[in-house]
Amino acid sequence: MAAPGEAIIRCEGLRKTYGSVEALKGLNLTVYPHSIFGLLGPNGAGKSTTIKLLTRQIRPTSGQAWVAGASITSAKADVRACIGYLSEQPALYTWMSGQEFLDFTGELFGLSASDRRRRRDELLELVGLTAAARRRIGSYSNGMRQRLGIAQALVNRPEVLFLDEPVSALDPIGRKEILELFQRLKGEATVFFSSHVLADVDRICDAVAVLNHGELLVQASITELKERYAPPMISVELECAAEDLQRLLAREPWVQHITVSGSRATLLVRDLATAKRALPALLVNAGLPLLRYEVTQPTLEDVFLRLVGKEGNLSGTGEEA
Ligand SMILES: Nc1ncnc2c1ncn2[C@@H]1O[C@H](COP(=O)(O)OP(=O)(O)OP(=O)(O)O)[C@@H](O)[C@H]1O
Repeated sequence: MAAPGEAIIRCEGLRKTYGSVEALKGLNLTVYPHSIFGLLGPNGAGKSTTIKLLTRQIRPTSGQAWVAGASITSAKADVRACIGYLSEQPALYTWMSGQEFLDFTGELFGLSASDRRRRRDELLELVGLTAAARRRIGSYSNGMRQRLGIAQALVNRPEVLFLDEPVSALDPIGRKEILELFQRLKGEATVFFSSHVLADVDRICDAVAVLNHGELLVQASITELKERYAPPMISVELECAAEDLQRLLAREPWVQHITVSGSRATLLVRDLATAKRALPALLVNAGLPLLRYEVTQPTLEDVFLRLVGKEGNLSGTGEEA
């Protein structure tokens, strides 16, 4: 159990090679208790490898990590007793009912019959499956299966819940349900999940790490990430060509970059407050007629495109996932 203020997950130089493939190249990571942590990166970045290492399914080639105070390579303290895990493609016994499946999982964790019943009913309620508890899993929708998968990962009251791509295969309603569930879990457990769906991560994560080609590009809170990598932009549309505006703004210290296309200009600004005051005055003084003015806040997708470049196949909305 992590002491207050201490990391619940810490990785130091964690490395994994599969033959000649270096899947993880010395990862350093810190996750604090009761946070929702998103592990992001394009295909092949090393996300599943990280989760498999932290859940002791595979062993590191070198380096070390601790989860809830236990080393992932320790022979004495097995971290699996205090974590929950849901794989990318969870294998559920489709002939069982949801209730039977949770009962079975409880038995694997050594719970007594009465504890199993209590925990099973609590979890069915938590994930919104009470009404479908006696139905065969084979008749569940993808969203229901995913919620049952999360319930089975919570049977042992884990301190950390690891989920590999838990929302990627779901439609917007299914994703919303799962994300709301993560928020409800925050009081009980740390949620560590990997995802390609940037809009979802943006909405619920406290902090994120971005991997690319097995390397950590950045670890930060969502706010820090946006401030650091995606400064706000101002888009303007004039009644005339925007080239004059480009010339006028070239000397302004609050302008970081300006792109012009016909009558439109997009400004990347260093200081939004100054820009908001100075730009309208500058347009008026120069007699440039304004049609449209908009301040755009960066999305997590903007940050990604900047960090991993266009070769990464991360998505902004997840609608296409
Ligand atoms: N068992 C394995 N044997 C050989 N190479 C592997 C194995 N597992 C993963 N890799 C390779 O390690 C790298 C990282 O894979 P990993 O599955 O961790 O990435 P990922 O970020 O989870 O990708 P995805 O989003 O596609 O699931 C990839 O190049 C992958 O091909």
